[in-house]
Parts: sequence; structure tokens; C-alpha cells
Amino acid sequence: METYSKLPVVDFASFRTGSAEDRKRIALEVDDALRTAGFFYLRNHGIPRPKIQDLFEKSKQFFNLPKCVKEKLAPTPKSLEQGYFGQEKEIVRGQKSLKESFDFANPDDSSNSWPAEASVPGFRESAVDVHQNCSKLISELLECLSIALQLSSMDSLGQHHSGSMFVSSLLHYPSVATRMLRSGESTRNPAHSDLSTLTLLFQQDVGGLQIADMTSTDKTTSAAVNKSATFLNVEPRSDLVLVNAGYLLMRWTNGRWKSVVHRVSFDCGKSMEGQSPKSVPERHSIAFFSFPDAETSVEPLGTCCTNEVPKKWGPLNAGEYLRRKRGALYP
Ligand SMILES: O=C(O)CCC(=O)C(=O)O
Ligand SMILES: [Fe+2]
Repeated sequence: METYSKLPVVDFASFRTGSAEDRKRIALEVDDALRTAGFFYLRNHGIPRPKIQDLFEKSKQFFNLPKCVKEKLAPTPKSLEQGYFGQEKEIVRGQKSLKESFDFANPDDSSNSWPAEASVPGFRESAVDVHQNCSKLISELLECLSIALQLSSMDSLGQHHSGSMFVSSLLHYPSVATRMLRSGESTRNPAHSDLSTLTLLFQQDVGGLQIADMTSTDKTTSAAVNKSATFLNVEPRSDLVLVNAGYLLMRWTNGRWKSVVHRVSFDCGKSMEGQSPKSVPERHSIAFFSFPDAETSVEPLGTCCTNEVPKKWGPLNAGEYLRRKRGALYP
């Protein structure tokens, strides 16, 4: 039987309350985790668990609504990334993913579309509350990253993240026949790396997330990594939040921090005992993606460029990059 791999666990408690040395130590731990695994679990992240559990409950009620009700919330061309995405709507390298999601942005964003209050009472309130808590955690994490990168407060990463481009995504992977996933006929979430600077991921007790061991391959594109790398099974931890670096943060740090390819399949790390081997149980997760403000020019930071590792990329306009990438994902 396969097992779960060990991911770094960083305790964030003393980042808020500790001394300057405590903050520096935590920044170094995060730096190390992002240089190696690209992913880490955060303990004492400060978001109350009941709030997350409540949103998982509301999310389940939402996905249980009739398809025709959910589809009324499909994004319009104007609100490209917000609303309901039905199963098989996302196409990556010609492969359809067996998942549905509901995405929303900054609570003030007029392009958000919400279900009628009576259909899932308290859904919007719970979602906005968690979104705001995640935004606050992102600000603290960016402060921590800026310490690791030795950036002055004027140049800190937080300066470019007002929250106007943050997106929350409620995800549901319905139960599916095991054979469909094993044969590669279908996928739950195809191998990809995130576009974000940082991503937060909340899980319950159904796993399935797999992360590429980037030391096992010399490939870099998601498709090639998917074929050639060893994938590590992530143990789902409902008490911790999973944090990872996306493409924009990798580019900003001149490759110092890895944007690691990952995918969702069935939970290989879990004993199949007591489960029906014919199907894999449904999985719910909540992802929060932080992006820099649209006008930001993302260019490798001076503190990340050396003679040994010269600047690898030129400037990239964050807003244009996102528009281009999202347009390709949801044609
Ligand atoms: O649902 C998950 O566990 C992962 C989701 C993910 O990787 C994504 O939406 O980018
Ligand atoms: Fe992802």
C-alpha cells in the first residue's frame, strides 16, 4: 500500500506574537519549504476551524442544488472567473476534469454572482467571512515572505496585494468509478501549477491531492512532469492549511521558490479497507488564490538575482497574464 509523504509543517503562532528572532526563524522555515517541496502545511494559521467547517457544510448544500439552479450562476464573459463551473467545463490539454466549482472574488466585486439566499441560507455570509480571513492570512504570509527575501517595507510583496485580485474557489469532486481514474480516461483535477502568488487549500478527511517530486524529473511543463515525475500523496489535514507557491511567485523570486505541479486523483495513501473499491468517495476542498493587483509588473527581485543565478525573466504585467491564462483555460 502506498503511504502519505511528509510535508514540512510550519507553526505560525509566534509569527504574530513572538520576537523579531521568532519571526525571522519562521521566515527561514517558510523559505526552506518553498525552495524544496514548494508546499507546506501551516499550523496555528489563525482562521477559526468552525468557520471553515461551516463553509464546507454550506458548500455541500450548494453543490446539492439542482444543476439548472447552479448553471444560472455560470460566469458571463464580463465576469470571466466568477460563478459556477459545471463538471467538465475546465479543459486542460484536451482533458476534461470531473469537478465542479464555485468561484468568487473580493466581496465588493460587483461581478460576483450568488445563489438566492433562501436556496442556501447563510452561504454568502459564510463564504465572505472565510474569504476575508484568508485575505488577512495572505497579508501575514506575504509579510513573512518579505522578511525571507530581505525586502524593505516599501518594497514588500504585500504592497502589491490589495486583495482586488484574490479569488476563492469551492471545489467538489463527485464520487467516481475507480476504474475511470485508474485508466486515465478521466481526471479529477489534471496536473497543473497554480497561476497565483500563494494558494491556500483547506481539506477535510478525503485525500487525493498529489504533488510532483520535482527532484524525480528534469521536465518543467505540467504535461511532461505528469508523465515523468514521481507523485507524492498528500495526507489530508483538516486542522492545518496547505500553502503553496504559484507561477507568479516563482517568477518574482527568479525561481528560488518552486511552483510545483500537482493534481487530484484518488486517495492512494489511504487504506482501501472498508471502502468500496469500485468507486472513490466524493471530495470537497476550498482553495484561495492570491494574485497581485492587475497593474503590477512582476519582475525577478534584485535580492533573488546573483552571479550564479542571473535574472531569468523580464517584466510581466499581472493583469494581462491572468486574462490570457484564464481565457485559454475556459474557452
Ligand atoms: O482540490 C484540491 O485539492 C486541489 C485544487 C487545486 O489544485 C486547484 O484548484 O488549483
Ligand atoms: Fe492547484
